[in-house]
This record gives sequence, C-alpha cells and structure tokens, in this order.
Amino acid sequence: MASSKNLSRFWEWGRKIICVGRNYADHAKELKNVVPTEPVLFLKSPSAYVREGAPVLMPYYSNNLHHEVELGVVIGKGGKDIAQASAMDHVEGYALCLDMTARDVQDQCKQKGLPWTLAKAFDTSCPVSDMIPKETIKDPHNVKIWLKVNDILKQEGSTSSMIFSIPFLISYISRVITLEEGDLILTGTPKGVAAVQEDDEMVAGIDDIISMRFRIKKQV
Ligand SMILES: O=C(O)/C=C/C(=O)CC(=O)C(=O)O
Ligand SMILES: [Mg+2]
Repeated sequence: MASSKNLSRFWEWGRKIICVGRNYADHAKELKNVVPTEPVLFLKSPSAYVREGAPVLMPYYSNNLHHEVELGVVIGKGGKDIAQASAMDHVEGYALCLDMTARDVQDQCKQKGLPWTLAKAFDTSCPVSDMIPKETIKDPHNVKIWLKVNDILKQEGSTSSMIFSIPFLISYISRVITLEEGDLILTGTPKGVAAVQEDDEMVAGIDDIISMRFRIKKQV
C-alpha cells in the first residue's frame, strides 16, 4: 500500500487534477492537431469532481459540451523528480474519469492564445468513478475505455494506444509540479469525442471492470 491514509475517496481530498491532452494520436488527428512530441498538460479545479447520482452541468457559456473518457491514475505517494523506474510505486489505484470539455470555448481560447480554464476546469467537468485498486488492473496500458451516449457507442479505445506511458507521465509531471497523495492524473482520451445535449445519459466503463452513468443538465 503506497499510503497509510485512506484514498478510496480521493476526490474529497481537494488535491490537484492534472490532465494530459492529445495522448492518443487518433484523437489528436480528429481535432486536426499535430501528434505531440511532449505531453500537453492542463489542470482542473477540485470542484470539477462530480460523482454518480449528481448531474454533469453544461456551462451557461457553452453550446458544445464534449465527452472525453479517460483512465485516471490516483497518486498514493507524493514526490518530486520521480524516476520512471520507480514511478508505479507512487500509484495507489485507478479511476474511470470523464474530461468534460466546452469545445466551442476551447476553440476560442486556442484562436486567441488563451488558457483552457473556462473550457476544461468548470464545476462538474470531471465525473469520476470509485477508486479501482491497483491490483485489479494488472496492466494499465492494456485496458479498453469506452463511452456510450443514450446507449450508442461513441468512444472505444485501448490504453495501449497512449503516446506517453503512465511512468513517463508521472516522471515528466513531477519534474514540473510536485505530486501529492490524492492527486489524480487524467491520461488523455481516444477518438470519438462528441457533443452531448441536455438530458442525455452517458455511460462509460473500463473493460467490464467498472462503469458509471451521468445525466447532462443545463447550469441554471
Ligand atoms: O487541442 C485540442 O483541440 C484539444 C485538446 C484536448 O481537449 C486534449 C484532451 O483533453 C485530450 O486529448 O484528452
Ligand atoms: Mg482530455
């Protein structure tokens, strides 16, 4: 066990949510981005967390909210300048995550050269599952992540297609940002991202290990 503290409710710790973008070539290409040679990083606020039973809210300033299904990595042991060789010792477990994205706002930010905060970090932009114990996913680089909207399959990809591996990401991130127990790393989404509408139901999963469902509502 990496930590003596109980991280099973990691989303209550108020720790960092560090997101990796464009980590699947098929997704980078569908949005007409170049495939990166270094990880693209951005942050979400801890208030982005939302749990099953509560709705995902469409921000009042967006008309194009996209789903992105991702594998999350829960950090159990913090560190700075973590070596790739020992990086997995810092992992407590995994989580199924959605990186909800106001795509129209992100496009505007990109055009203006502005940060993606409004597009990515709003409240309820990070639906999460329970923590999956590390031992349950023997090879995190070989699981299928999938997402359906109203029962129609929209995203299905294998984590084997990640450009940057989990040890590489932990090492890379920890050279820039000290990792703490309870932090969550979102490892990027495969292709198939698309818009959701009010009252749509999203169901996502990691293989048949875990699944979760969320309904979309408008922010009032
Ligand atoms: O550069 C873009 O147009 C979009 C990038 C993303 O939203 C990146 C991700 O969040 C991802 O790849 O998961
Ligand atoms: Mg993403």
